[in-house]
Amino acid sequence: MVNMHVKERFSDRLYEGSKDIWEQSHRHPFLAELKAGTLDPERFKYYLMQDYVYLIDYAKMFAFGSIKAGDLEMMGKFSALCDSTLNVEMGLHRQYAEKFGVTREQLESTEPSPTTVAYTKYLLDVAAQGTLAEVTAAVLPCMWSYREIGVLFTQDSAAMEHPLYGEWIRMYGSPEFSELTDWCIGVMDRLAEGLAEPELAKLERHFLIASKLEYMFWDMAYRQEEWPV
Ligand SMILES: Cc1ncc(CO)c(N)n1
Repeated sequence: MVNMHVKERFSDRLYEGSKDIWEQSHRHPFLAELKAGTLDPERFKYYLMQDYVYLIDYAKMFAFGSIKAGDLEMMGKFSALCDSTLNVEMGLHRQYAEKFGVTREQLESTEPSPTTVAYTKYLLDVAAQGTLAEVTAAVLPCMWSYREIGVLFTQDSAAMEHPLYGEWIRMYGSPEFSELTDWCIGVMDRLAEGLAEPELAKLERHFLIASKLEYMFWDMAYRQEEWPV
């Protein structure tokens, strides 16, 4: 009986624990309409601008990963993730912004919404106080859930070829993005090896909270959330 659990990867446990939340994200009107190509571009523009400032802090999470890495290989990988966030992922946001007539200055000075603040400051708090395993657990839902969305949506050729949203879908559905995600999942499994249950439960909590914040981020964008006062 005891051995039954030995083979289970920690990442499987994380996935199982957050699957329902991820599925609710997939069904959320923001993503359902994005996939169908019917999403109001104004909602997407709002999302892009919030996501841009989100990604600045998200890139810092990888920089923290680099600082906390135990060896040079891991340090290099985290710094590559930081670089690809700043220069590949945010590069696409800059391209989209141009299409919407939003300048780089406007993009960078986007005022973070309440949900964006909650999400990014949660992440940075984990980075400031937590271990490398905690940093990895907190950023993993971001990459992994986007990979899942990207792969799912690229199976729909109309979605993938959509004039406005196709490029976004193709980036998150790309083999390059998938490879980075798999690397992160592998790191999570390695870092979780040998940890005691309370420590694993803490990692699972970060993963779950980040998954909920991912859902909230889609919802925030759909509502084009503003500060109430
Ligand atoms: C909110 C959010 N989570 C994850 C990703 C994927 O990197 C992103 N661009 N934005």
